[in-house]
Amino acid sequence: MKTFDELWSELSEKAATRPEGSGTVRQLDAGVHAIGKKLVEEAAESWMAAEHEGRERAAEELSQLLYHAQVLMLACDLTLDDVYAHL
Ligand SMILES: N=c1c2ncn([C@@H]3O[C@H](COP(=O)(O)OP(=O)(O)OP(=O)(O)O)[C@@H](O)[C@H]3O)c2ncn1[C@@H]1O[C@H](COP(=O)(O)O)[C@@H](O)[C@H]1O
Repeated sequence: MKTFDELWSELSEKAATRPEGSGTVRQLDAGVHAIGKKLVEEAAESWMAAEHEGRERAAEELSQLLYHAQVLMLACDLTLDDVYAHL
C-alpha cells in the first residue's frame, strides 16, 4: 500500500531517471493525448464499478484513476502545488 504523496514521489523519480521497463516512462513517451485517453477510460471504469461492481472494484478503479492523473500532471510539467492551488 502507498499514499498519493508516496506514489507522486515514485513517479517523479521514474520520470527523471527513466528506468528500463517502467510503464510510467512508456506512458510519458506516448504523450498527453494517449495519457488523457487512459485517464478518461479509468474515469469511466470507476463510474461503472461504483454503480455496478461494489466498493472493492470501485476502489481499484479509482486507484488507477489517481495514478493516471499523476502521470498526466507529470506529462504537463505540473507539480502537486500547482494543482492544490485550485482546491
Ligand atoms: N499504481 C499504478 C497503476 N495503476 C494503473 N496502472 C497502469 O494502468 C493500467 C490499468 O489499466 P487497465 O486496468 O485498463 O488494464 P489494461 O487495459 O490491461 O492496461 P493497458 O493494456 O492499458 O496497459 C495498468 O496496466 C498499468 O499500466 C498503474 N501502473 C503503475 N502503478 C504504480 O506506479 C509505480 C511505477 O510503475 P512503473 O512505472 O511501471 O514502474 C508502481 O509503484 C506501480 O504500482
